[in-house]
Amino acid sequence: MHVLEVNHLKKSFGAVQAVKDVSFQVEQGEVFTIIGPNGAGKTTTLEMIEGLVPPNQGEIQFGNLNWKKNSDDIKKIIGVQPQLSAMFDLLTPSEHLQLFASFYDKSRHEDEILKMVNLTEHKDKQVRNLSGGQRQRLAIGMAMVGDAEMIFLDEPTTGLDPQARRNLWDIILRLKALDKTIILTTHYMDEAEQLSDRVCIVDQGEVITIDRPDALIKKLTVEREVRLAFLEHEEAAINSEKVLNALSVVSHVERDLTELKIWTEDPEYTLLELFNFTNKKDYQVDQISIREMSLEDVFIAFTGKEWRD
Ligand SMILES: Nc1ncnc2c1ncn2[C@@H]1O[C@H](COP(=O)(O)OP(=O)(O)OP(=O)(O)O)[C@@H](O)[C@H]1O
Repeated sequence: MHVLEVNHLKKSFGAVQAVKDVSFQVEQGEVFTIIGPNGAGKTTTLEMIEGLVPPNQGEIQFGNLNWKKNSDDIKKIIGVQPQLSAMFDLLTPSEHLQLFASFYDKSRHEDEILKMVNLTEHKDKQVRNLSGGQRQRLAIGMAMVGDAEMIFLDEPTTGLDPQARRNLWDIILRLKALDKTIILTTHYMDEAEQLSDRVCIVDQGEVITIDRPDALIKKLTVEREVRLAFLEHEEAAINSEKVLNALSVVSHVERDLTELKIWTEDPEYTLLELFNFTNKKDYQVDQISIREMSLEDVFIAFTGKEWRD
């Protein structure tokens, strides 16, 4: 069932067309990630859906509810991670959660949220004394106070160190385990790949493609690049190249002295055949790697542009 459907959203700020045409549907319980480079229109899209910025055109439906007729009902089912600037430096995480809880008829218990976002031991520190990662965790906690079914997180890990990012990923996965629907924006490809059920790649205000990360990568190519190097001098590589070229699954092979790059539809079969041969000949393979395709490759394939964070 679609819990959110947006159709042909458009938004301009003066001459800047921040969002030109964005449509997608989100299913109950999924992590749906909007990913794109800086200025792609992610935040503007999210803010239109959250009811903070009015679209110039397009429709936003939360099931049967829409902002024009049902704004009070929508506010009860969505949780929005506040901007860090909306926090009070002199208040503690506990006080922030209590303040936010007072806005709702029904709220989750403060202790439960603190535990979920790993802030129990910091609950009485003033926000100005928290690290960047701890503040982001508090922001996610604040989005959870009303026990919303759908949680919006706008670039929750931007600017955090790798460990703090991973902590946030764990929290997002815990929310998913509670069957919450999570709509996330990021410009980190690895994050989108790790967390998302589906990703929506946007660039210059338009949707480029939407699918599961693995499906997008698979669509890109059926071939994988395998690299290996031999310990011996060139003979091992030259003879192996001949064997590899005779395999139907191998489309081509490049050799640079003792190193081979192999493009194959079936890396496992290719390596089995190769190792049969190298064993017989007693050639020593030194290094081997199979290059993983990533969402970054998907972005480059769809836009023809390099990905930059
Ligand atoms: N209030 C505003 N007034 C004028 N221009 C704006 C406003 N908000 C956004 N823009 C412009 O709209 C475009 C899209 O911005 P948006 O913040 O939605 O992108 P984004 O994908 O979230 O980028 P980032 O990853 O840098 O946050 C940008 O060119 C931005 O400068």
